[in-house]
Amino acid sequence: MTVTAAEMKEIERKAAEGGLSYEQMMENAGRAVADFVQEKQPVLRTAAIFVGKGNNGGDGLVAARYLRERGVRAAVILVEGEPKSEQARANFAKLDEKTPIWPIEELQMDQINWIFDADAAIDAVYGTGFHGELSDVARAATTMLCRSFGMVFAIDLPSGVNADTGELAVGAAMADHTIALHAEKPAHSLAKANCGLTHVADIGIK
Ligand SMILES: NC(=O)C1=CN([C@@H]2O[C@H](COP(=O)(O)OP(=O)(O)OC[C@H]3O[C@@H](n4cnc5c(N)ncnc54)[C@H](O)[C@@H]3O)[C@@H](O)[C@H]2O)[C@@H](O)CC1
Ligand SMILES: [K+]
Repeated sequence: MTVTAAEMKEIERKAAEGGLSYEQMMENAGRAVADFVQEKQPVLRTAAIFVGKGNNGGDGLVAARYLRERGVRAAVILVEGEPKSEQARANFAKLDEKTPIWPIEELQMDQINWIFDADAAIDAVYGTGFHGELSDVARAATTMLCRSFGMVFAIDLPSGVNADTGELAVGAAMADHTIALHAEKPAHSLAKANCGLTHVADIGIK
């Protein structure tokens, strides 16, 4: 089954009506990402998570929390400042106080090297909400993801890929693995080179 971004929104709305809260969907999504990253990268000591302002970023923050609870040294790189969506903000507040939180514009050389060397780099900048072109800071994030020595995972979609058309913004992220939430979107087959291997994760929607 392939669903467009609008269809996915409708599926989530119906699931919420049926009693599965948006909060729970994000929790399930982030946990599924943490599970998947640990499965694919068994030597997972460090993880760099690039987080945008919306719900895709929220999924990344949940994944960061799970990974840290499991002993992985996960750092959050804020690409567009602090999260703006309600669910993402709630999950930002749930990070343990020792989580490194690094605004991308303020990264120091030692932090940049730490990010490049991380066992996994996770793209949680944009998902189905993305359209158009990447800003300079977002491109800084996708460039770092592309240059990472570790395995690169994209949550739902690589940032800079249009979910419905597969159209690529200049500098769109390239992932080794993309974790499609609930169902594949058209871009998973239209932009295969950027998505790498796509895996569909269950986020609790029946
Ligand atoms: N509650 C929900 O709706 C759920 C959403 N989920 C996640 O949420 C994602 C969708 O979240 P959002 O709709 O918040 O959107 P995204 O998190 O994909 O993007 C964030 C925001 O960026 C803005 N944007 C779009 N193009 C841009 C550009 N070129 N430059 C700068 N900003 C741009 C949009 O206004 C968008 O709202 C999914 O891909 C999935 O990862 C999952 O957590 C499951 C539950
Ligand atoms: K993403």
